[in-house]
Amino acid sequence: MCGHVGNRGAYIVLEGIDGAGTTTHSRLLAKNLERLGYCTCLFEEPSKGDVGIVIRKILSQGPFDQRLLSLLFAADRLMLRNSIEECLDRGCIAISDRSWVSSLAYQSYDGFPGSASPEWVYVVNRYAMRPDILIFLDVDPVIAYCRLGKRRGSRELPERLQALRGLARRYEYVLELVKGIIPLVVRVKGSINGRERPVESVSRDILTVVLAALRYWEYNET
Ligand SMILES: Nc1ncnc2c1ncn2[C@@H]1O[C@H](COP(=O)(O)OP(=O)(O)OP(=O)(O)O)[C@@H](O)[C@H]1O
Ligand SMILES: Cc1cn([C@H]2C[C@H](O)[C@@H](COP(=O)(O)O)O2)c(=O)[nH]c1=O
Repeated sequence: MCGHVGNRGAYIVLEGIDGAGTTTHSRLLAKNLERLGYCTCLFEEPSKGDVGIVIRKILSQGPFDQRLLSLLFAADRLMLRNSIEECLDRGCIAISDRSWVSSLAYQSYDGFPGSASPEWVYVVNRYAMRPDILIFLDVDPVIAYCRLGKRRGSRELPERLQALRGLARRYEYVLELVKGIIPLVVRVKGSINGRERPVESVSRDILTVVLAALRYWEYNET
């Protein structure tokens, strides 16, 4: 059985600051849905394609002009569009680790050089796929900071923690903007009162929300 929103699949994106768990939970969501009989396709931004490789190289070299990054990310995701549409046309669930909402948050954050206005970032992503569901992983920036330090073995970088806090604030603003555009925007707590929640608990919450939405849409399609 392929899960589907009516005769078309659903496009689900995971968003959050660095270290929030978007990679972990996009993969877990795909695995859990497959286990329930849904077919899924997993995407990530930046992609593993040519433009995504260029983006990752730029990101690894330190701060960069966000206006230029906006255009590169927009090109990278526009090149993914056909693959996502093919997935949906098969009645499968497309799950993406990040989306144009990341561009709205990151490229408009004034803590980075050459930050762009959210309006302009939105315009250059005019033809990107609109998600059906956005899952925002709400994690305390200190927890995300510690995770990034452990994972990348990097030394303490106070400016990184400051950036994570700024991005978290940026996301709060951006989520209000996209609520009128994306049918379902859901906040899932990745930490509570400064303590991280177990991966299993977070993953269960995400699956519960997604299944409820899919079944609601399927019911209203039939
Ligand atoms: N709920 C959780 N509890 C404990 N560890 C977690 C949890 N979620 C994710 N992690 C761990 O935190 C680290 C970062 O997770 P992940 O790579 O998914 O973050 P991310 O949002 O994709 O970060 P980035 O955007 O920088 O890649 C990983 O080592 C992952 O195993
Ligand atoms: C899609 C997108 C991503 N970014 C940033 C967010 C992260 O810092 C990196 C991607 O790293 P990950 O470990 O693969 O999540 O890129 C961005 O600035 N703008 C975007 O549109």
